[in-house]
Amino acid sequence: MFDDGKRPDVMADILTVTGLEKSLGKGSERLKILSGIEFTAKPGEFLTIVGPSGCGKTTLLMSLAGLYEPDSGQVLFQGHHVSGPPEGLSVVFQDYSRSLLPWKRNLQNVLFAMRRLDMSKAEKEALAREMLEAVGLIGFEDRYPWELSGGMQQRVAIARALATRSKLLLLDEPLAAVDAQTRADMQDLLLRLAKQFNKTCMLVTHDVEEAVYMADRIVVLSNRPTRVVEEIEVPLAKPRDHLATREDPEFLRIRHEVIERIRSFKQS
Ligand SMILES: Nc1ncnc2c1ncn2[C@@H]1O[C@H](COP(=O)(O)OP(=O)(O)OP(=O)(O)O)[C@@H](O)[C@H]1O
Repeated sequence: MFDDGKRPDVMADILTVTGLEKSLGKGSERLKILSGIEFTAKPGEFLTIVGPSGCGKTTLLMSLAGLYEPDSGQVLFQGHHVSGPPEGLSVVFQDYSRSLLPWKRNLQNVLFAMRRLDMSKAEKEALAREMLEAVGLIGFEDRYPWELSGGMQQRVAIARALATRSKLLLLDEPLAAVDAQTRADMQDLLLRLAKQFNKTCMLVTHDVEEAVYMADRIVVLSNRPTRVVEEIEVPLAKPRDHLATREDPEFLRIRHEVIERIRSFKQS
């Protein structure tokens, strides 16, 4: 029993989205993008978001991050109404070359994102180095982002998101611009880091295989104006493995189901 007689809310949702509507553009160009989006995320869950091209995946992520104000509906993050970028939530974008500050060395890029944390300078630096180590970039702290490969730059961006101690990471196609082998390695890195640091993640991707490989649950969106049409649990064992997982009949079944669902929208 607890003092207030309530059960501990250990599995309370970290994110609750209800009736989210958003239009973009002006006058006759105005388009309805989000149409009554509803879903939740539990702490530590890895969600992937898929849908037809241009359906509104980025618009959804921007709305969750408090970068777009919804026309109606609401986003609750850790029980609080989101009305601007909340603390405890980080976004990793596809375009790492624009998200890192080119005039700052990698360590300084991470520290810059941590500037509002209530920690001493020495503590911040220790945490920044720990996160660069977690993404395999120890030895590159004093290099500039442009001295690194694309995959390495994206790892700096991930280290930065981790170092802010955010509970929720919104990942907007973060691996779309890296080569196939790097992409597979980074998928495993992201899964490992999410578990190690107990992060809740929402990853937008165009790649259905990636969506299945990474997810605990896949959120499938419809054509624009988009809504959630299906949520598919992915009960595949973790840690996942690029050979074994992708050959698992359950993986193939889910992949098939997602592709069919998205294809049905292209034809409608
Ligand atoms: N600022 C804006 N003003 C007007 N329309 C916009 C704006 N931003 C996006 N759109 C339109 O909204 C729709 C959804 O865009 P969004 O980028 O959210 O989709 P997406 O699913 O992420 O796209 P993609 O599959 O290409 O990554 C698109 O038709 C896009 O042209």
